[in-house]
Amino acid sequence: MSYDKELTAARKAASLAASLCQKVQKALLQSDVQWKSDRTPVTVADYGSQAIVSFVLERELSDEPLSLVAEEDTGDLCKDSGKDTLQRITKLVNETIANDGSYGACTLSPEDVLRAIDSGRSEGGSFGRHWVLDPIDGTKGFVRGDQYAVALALLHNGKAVLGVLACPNLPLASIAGNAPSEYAVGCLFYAQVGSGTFMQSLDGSSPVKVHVSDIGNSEDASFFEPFEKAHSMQELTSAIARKLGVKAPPVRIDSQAKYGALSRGDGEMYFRFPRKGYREKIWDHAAGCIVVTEAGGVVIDAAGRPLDFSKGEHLDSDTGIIATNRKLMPSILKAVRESLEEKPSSC
Ligand SMILES: Nc1ncnc2c1ncn2[C@@H]1O[C@H](COP(=O)(O)OS(=O)(=O)O)[C@@H](OP(=O)(O)O)[C@H]1O
Ligand SMILES: [Mg+2]
Ligand SMILES: [Mg+2]
Ligand SMILES: [Mg+2]
Repeated sequence: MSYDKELTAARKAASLAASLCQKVQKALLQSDVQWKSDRTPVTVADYGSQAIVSFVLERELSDEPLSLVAEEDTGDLCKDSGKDTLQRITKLVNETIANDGSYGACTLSPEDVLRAIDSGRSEGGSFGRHWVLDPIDGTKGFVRGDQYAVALALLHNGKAVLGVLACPNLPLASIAGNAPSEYAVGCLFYAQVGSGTFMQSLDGSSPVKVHVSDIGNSEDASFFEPFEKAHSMQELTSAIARKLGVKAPPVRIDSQAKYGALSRGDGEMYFRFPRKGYREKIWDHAAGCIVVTEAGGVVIDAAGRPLDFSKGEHLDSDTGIIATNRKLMPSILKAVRESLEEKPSSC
């Protein structure tokens, strides 16, 4: 089955959402950053990006009702204290639609924007088609001025069949070795099941097919991990790296930009080990997972199982997530198992 039409719509949606985010990141005011009840940040760009993606998918794929599982909801925007924020989001969304120019004189009201954001309340599951969206993955990185991604995937009967990652701050050239890049930034990665992974610049260069690194000796390999210490146990990942004989220091960047960088061979491994009790969300991995697997890589949990996106908004994964190439996977799994056995149980 081909998902060409859906992929075209998803690329447009993620690109427009990225242009909205870029505008906000340039002029980010502290008043545009709010804190959710789980003490994580959310900005006008997270909401605006979700509204734009939902709007574009509805318009481009109008023959099928939209089922969208997405991170944000309108709870805080519907309170009296959210009215100014909603006005700013509505302005941003309308400016993005007007700049794109393909939807005529279409203007959304604040109520339309609320409806667009809340169309992301589907629960997903193992039947039918569900879009999965992280409107800004890596909001902490976005607020710092660092890496972030707009991450959009389509699930069909519980499997990711396409994925798009817009990474506005990721250099177009390799970031291997943490080298500061003088090259232009702004990458769009996209993959459809069975068709490989491609990367182009966000401003529309011709796509190139990308492939994961084929390094098979872990001593020559490098690894990505979350920038935020709170998101992954860095003591554990350095123990795993030591067992593998890895010489290079970890490359710590925010968001699913890590999956994008891995898919084009900037590094060989991505280790993510959240602390006990944290439950991973499907929107943090679905797009990145298909981008890496279609580029020839593997994404599994610490028990060696493929990620299961069919159980609703949470991933039912064991302990941690590992992405790498096929040659390195067996030795990594062995090092992970040994390191987990040696880890103090308080972690
Ligand atoms: N405690 C904890 N443990 C693990 N993961 C967490 C935790 N808290 C949040 N999150 C999720 O991490 C998402 C950000 O992605 P990364 O962790 O790869 O980026 S970062 O380098 O740490 O910024 C981030 O996604 P966004 O909320 O979309 O930014 C969260 O879903
Ligand atoms: Mg996220
Ligand atoms: Mg997010
Ligand atoms: Mg968030």
